[in-house]
This record gives sequence, structure tokens and C-alpha cells, in this order.
Amino acid sequence: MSRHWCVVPAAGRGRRFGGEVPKQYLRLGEKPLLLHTLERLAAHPRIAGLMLVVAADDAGWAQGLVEVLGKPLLRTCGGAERADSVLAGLRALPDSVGPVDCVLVHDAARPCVRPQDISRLLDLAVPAGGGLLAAPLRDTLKRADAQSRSVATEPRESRWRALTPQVFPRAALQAALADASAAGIAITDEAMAMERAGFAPLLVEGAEDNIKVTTPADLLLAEFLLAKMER
Ligand SMILES: Nc1ccn([C@@H]2O[C@H](COP(=O)(O)OP(=O)(O)OP(=O)(O)O)[C@@H](O)[C@H]2O)c(=O)n1
Ligand SMILES: C[C@](O)(CO)[C@H](O)COP(=O)(O)O
Repeated sequence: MSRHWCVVPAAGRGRRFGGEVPKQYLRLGEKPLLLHTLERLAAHPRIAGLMLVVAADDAGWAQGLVEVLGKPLLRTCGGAERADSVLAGLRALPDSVGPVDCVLVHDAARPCVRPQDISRLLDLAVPAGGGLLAAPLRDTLKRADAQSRSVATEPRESRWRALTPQVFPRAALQAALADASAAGIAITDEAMAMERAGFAPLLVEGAEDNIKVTTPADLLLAEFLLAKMER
């Protein structure tokens, strides 16, 4: 049963959330959102270690977490965009993580990820050369003009919402992200970089409650979902 390191991008500023404190440090119940995410990842038997990527000016966050998590926890500094932070995390992984070893990447802002989804992703995507958790689009999709008037309805068949974790071989993902960065391409998830590099990531359906906390409403929903899960 293969075990994998997980890069956790947590260097964002939470601009869409608003407020002074980056959302990953806001309390969700009795502990910070980020700690919920780290604990869920660390509890998974197939996660070997965590590479936490934080903003350069984070005041020593994550101190004292190692004993709490019971798994190796390394920390490095992120960059201006999420893709920069993921690339920094990949580069900072231990040398024991070889070039063809698959590495997970999971948003710190997704505290509700289900262990069974992580297991399914690893079981299905690692043998397939990499992939991602995703959820089929359930709503009608509109394309709007500059005046926010609907000009077309996009087909929703074969349209998915990308989630995380996403999992890819370390060297291939590092190269794909570095190439995209050098070309000035804005990369929003690891699969996009891999598609650009000619790969076809496997979509593995995941739970729709694996939400990304982006706005205050998401934080309330995440608190409700975690309370239900942790009962
Ligand atoms: N330069 C960045 C930007 C984002 N992230 C992380 O990537 C995840 C998903 O990003 P997002 O939800 O967009 O977080 P923010 O960038 O903080 O949000 P916003 O775009 O509203 O500022 C989060 O865990 C965030 O901390 C990161 O590590 N480095
Ligand atoms: C990686 C991701 O969570 C997949 O949906 C998403 O692309 C992150 O986007 P964000 O704007 O950085 O939150």
C-alpha cells in the first residue's frame, strides 16, 4: 500500500473572504481551520508526511504541531500565487521523495475532505499516472457579457468542478508548474499544469461537501459539516 507526502498550500491572503486574518487561521469550532485540515490529512494512513506552505511573514505558525499530528511536518514559504506556493512545496520535499513518487496537493482551505475520498483517489489515480478529486457540475452554466447579461448557456455534460487533493508524480508536476510559470500562464490547479504538459489527469468523483472556504458563508457551512462528520 503506497504512502505519499502531501503539499498543503496555506500561504494565501483570503482576499475574497475579507478581514485582517487570513482565513486559514480563523477558528472553526475550537481550533483554526488549517489545523482541522492538517489533522484530517495526518490521520490518513497513506499520507507519509505533510509539507506546509505558509506566507513568508507568518509569525511562526505551525510551531508545536508536530507532536499533535504524529506525522512528519515540514514547512516552507509560498509565493505570490497558489501555483508558486505548490511549486515551492514540491521543491522543499525531502530527497527521499523520488521523481516518480506521486505527491498529493491539498488546499489548506478544504477542511472537510473525507478520508475515503483520499483513499479512492490514491487507488485509482496513482496507477493512472495522476489525477484529481472532482464533482460533476450540477447547475446550469451561463456565459455572461461585460454587463453580466447571459449570452449563452454552456453544456454541463462532461463538466466537472475540480477539488483537491490532486495527485501527480513529483518531477512531472514540478516541471509542468515551472514551465507554466516561465511561460507566464496563470495556473489554478495542478491538473491544469499537467494538461498543458500533455497529460490526461484522471477525474475521481469526490464528495460535494469537500468545500473550499473562500467566503464567510463557506466558513459557516464548513463548521456545520465538520460538526456532523466529527460526531
Ligand atoms: N499565493 C497563494 C495563494 C493561495 N494559497 C493557498 O491555496 C489554497 C486555495 O486558494 P484560495 O482559496 O484562493 O485562497 P486565497 O488565495 O487565500 O484566497 P483569495 O484568492 O480570496 O485571496 C488556500 O489554502 C490558500 O492558502 C497559497 O498557498 N499561496
Ligand atoms: C485548486 C482548486 O481548489 C481546485 O478547484 C482551485 O483552483 C483553487 O482556486 P483558488 O482561486 O486558488 O482558490
